[in-house]
Amino acid sequence: MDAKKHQHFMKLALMTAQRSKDPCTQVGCVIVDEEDQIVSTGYNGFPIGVDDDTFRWDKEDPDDCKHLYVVHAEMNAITNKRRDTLHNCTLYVTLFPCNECTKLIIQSRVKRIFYIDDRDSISYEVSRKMLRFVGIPFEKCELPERRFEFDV
Ligand SMILES: O=c1ccn([C@H]2C[C@H](O)[C@@H](COP(=O)(O)O)O2)c(=O)[nH]1
Ligand SMILES: [Zn+2]
Repeated sequence: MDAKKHQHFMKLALMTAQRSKDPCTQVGCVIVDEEDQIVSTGYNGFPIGVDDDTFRWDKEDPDDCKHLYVVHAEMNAITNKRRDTLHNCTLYVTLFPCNECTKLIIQSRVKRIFYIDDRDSISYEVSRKMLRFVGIPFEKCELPERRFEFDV
């Protein structure tokens, strides 16, 4: 029963990811409270007013690439939250949180994390290390069907 619920919120995270303009990796995040109410959503995008014509999504030039400008999906979801605290909330994200997002997630008092994709770099290793240390469980969400098509 719970597996179905987690899949439902993860599908919403996948749908949210489709709003991202990142040509390489679209990430979506949905945060849900103890009563299964959605309290926030977010996707990776440039900050408000930082337009895509001036700031580019490519990553060829390390001194002027998207990574310097983009707000991560989790950061947007945490910033956009519709209540004072995320204490005891569950965070669904399509890509495992990087170390910067993980620090923010821990500070927000999120209770647990579900994700789909993962990466091997040091940033993600550090995330896992911090989450294990503070006791925030994280679990891969298995989706029986990864192909979803929505008009967003
Ligand atoms: O925790 C995370 C980590 C990454 N993202 C976003 C940031 C970027 O827009 C992409 C990653 O781009 P790559 O070209 O695949 O490195 O994912 C995020 O939202 N949350
Ligand atoms: Zn991040």
